[in-house]
Amino acid sequence: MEVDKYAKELEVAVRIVHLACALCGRVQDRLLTMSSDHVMSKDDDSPVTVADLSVQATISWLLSDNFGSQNVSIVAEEDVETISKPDSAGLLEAVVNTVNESLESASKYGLRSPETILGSSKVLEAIRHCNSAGGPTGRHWVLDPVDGTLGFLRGDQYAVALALIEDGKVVLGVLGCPNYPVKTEWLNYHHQRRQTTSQGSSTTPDAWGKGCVLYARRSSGEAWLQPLISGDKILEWPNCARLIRVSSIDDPALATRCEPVERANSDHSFTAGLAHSVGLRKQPLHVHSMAKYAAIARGDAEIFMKFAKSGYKEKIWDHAAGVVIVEEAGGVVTDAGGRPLDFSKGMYLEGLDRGIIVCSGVILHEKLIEAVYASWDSSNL
Ligand SMILES: Nc1ncnc2c1ncn2[C@@H]1O[C@H](COP(=O)(O)O)[C@@H](OP(=O)(O)O)[C@H]1O
Ligand SMILES: [Mg+2]
Repeated sequence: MEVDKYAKELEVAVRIVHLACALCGRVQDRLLTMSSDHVMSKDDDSPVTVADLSVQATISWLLSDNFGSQNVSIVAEEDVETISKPDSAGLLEAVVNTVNESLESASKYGLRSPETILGSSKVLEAIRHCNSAGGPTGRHWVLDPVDGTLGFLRGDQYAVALALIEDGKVVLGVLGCPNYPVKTEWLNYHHQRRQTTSQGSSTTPDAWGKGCVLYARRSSGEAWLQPLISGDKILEWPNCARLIRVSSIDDPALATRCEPVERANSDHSFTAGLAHSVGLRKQPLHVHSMAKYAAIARGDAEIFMKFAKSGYKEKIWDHAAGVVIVEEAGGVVTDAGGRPLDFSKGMYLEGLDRGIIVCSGVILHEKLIEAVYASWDSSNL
């Protein structure tokens, strides 16, 4: 790959994700400190917040501003219908205010603000612009504005995930993890952290202390981490970044695995069986969102497995950014049949074989794939 290929796209995407992390942090603080009615249920009953819609609108506006609206195709999680219903006027107003408040601070991130405040029709247009179906050809941005919305609502882990796909391949990924904690074990679902940490330390986002943005460009062999910027600091590109690398642990007895908090999202008893059969001994970390990919890329854990119920179709925005970052940090990501994930088929990971296995290295990965083959027929999946 040419050295400079995607350099501008990567820089803009990193700046945008920093801004989006700050937006989410402000909304999460408000949600946790005030009772707010600005959480709605989508048609599938999953929650959507001011942050999900505001991040999608803001990122859509900023990508169009940087690359030209007609050149920007975005495949993203939120649907404009959610906010166009008669009973969502309050949510729309909150989103419009949040988008404008964030875009006002764009220069801090080296980005441009709009010349005038965006009205509700412009905000709706920006959300609607993210309705691309993706596919095997051309460039498509892939966005999960708030991945792990349940974690977000609980004051726990969540992620802002932005990736670029070109001709079906993920060419760059940026993952913002605003609550990535100081101590790896704090990644565990925070109700447990509250019980295990002494002094009854605060569980507000400020107490996590180590929010970060991770990013990587395909075939560079490098993945990078930047701490979130705080106070009046201005985002410097790229000189506040440090290289990250996956863990070198390949002994299962020393390896740590992550899995979703929500049992409905992955079969915990099946993954516990796999873990036992390959000799994993440590307690798993239950982590909301793509912060699990971040944990593997940073070397804080070695394994992430996700086995959803049969019939559930994984979406590309839940994996694209995480996959390229883990791979460039030296890790391995495949489905349970050992094949790479296919991002060329539109919004779903079509053809995914059973589940997803993310490892820091090939030794652990091979053992897990063998274990899947040995135990699949007796699983309930
Ligand atoms: N029944 C299900 N099985 C598997 N994954 C599911 C699911 N329902 C929702 N998800 C996905 O799991 C993501 C959360 O991942 P995790 O459980 O690892 O935190 C959700 O992302 P959103 O929170 O962005 O909707 C959603 O896309
Ligand atoms: Mg998601």
